Amino acid sequence: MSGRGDGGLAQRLVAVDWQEVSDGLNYSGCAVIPQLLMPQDCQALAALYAQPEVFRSRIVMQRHGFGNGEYQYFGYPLPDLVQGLRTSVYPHLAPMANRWYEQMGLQPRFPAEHADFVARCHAAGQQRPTPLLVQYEAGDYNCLHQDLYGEHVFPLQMVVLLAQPGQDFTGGELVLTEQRPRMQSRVEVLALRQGDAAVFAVQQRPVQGSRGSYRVTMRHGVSRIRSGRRHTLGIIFHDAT
Ligand SMILES: O=C(O)CCC(=O)C(=O)O
Ligand SMILES: [Fe+2]
Repeated sequence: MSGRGDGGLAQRLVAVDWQEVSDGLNYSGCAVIPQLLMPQDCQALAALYAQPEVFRSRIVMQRHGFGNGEYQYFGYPLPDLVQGLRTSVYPHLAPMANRWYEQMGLQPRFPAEHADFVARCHAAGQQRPTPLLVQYEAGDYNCLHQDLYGEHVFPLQMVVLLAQPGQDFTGGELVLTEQRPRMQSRVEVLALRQGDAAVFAVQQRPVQGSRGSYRVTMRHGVSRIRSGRRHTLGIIFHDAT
């Protein structure tokens, strides 16, 4: 993971079809980037979970009613690959975020580079890093939620599945719900493979209706892990208070 720098990642990012990601986000509020990380990167990242010095805090989900399982927030400086992913994916998502905000009539506009957006978060007191590693064991789950950590919100986030479904764990699907005004909710289940990244709306997204656009509210969670152990990397682009 570290020896190679992020050369491999840079190459894989060039191969991503960002138009397809944008189309998926506009159509359903989520998109999958297949095989963003190699299996060895996934394993190396999952192995970091056992190194507490890499993290700033550990959350046991059942203590907060968030579900069952645990996660740790990385501390600054982030591991190379996590920092690399956060800064190199952001510039592709910022134009999509800006289009959404324009359609929703919301004010903030997102700068082209992640460093400038993070500087905005830090100036507002959101200074703690939010990228995280999640670890679930059999029986664990993650309740539907939104990852909001203060006034500044980047409206898209990413999850990378580090474990191999069927091999390392069964069950444990990433689930997204979309709450539409005066309508019943819609769900999307993302069957990720190891190394796949899911990009999805943090909180709200615009939907084009016959009479202009309206906002829907999104939440995400993880269904119960039936067996084994599941690790994911979460990349949230805003920092926390
Ligand atoms: O484990 C997952 O698939 C989702 C974790 C999560 O909620 C997040 O990264 O924000
Ligand atoms: Fe989350």
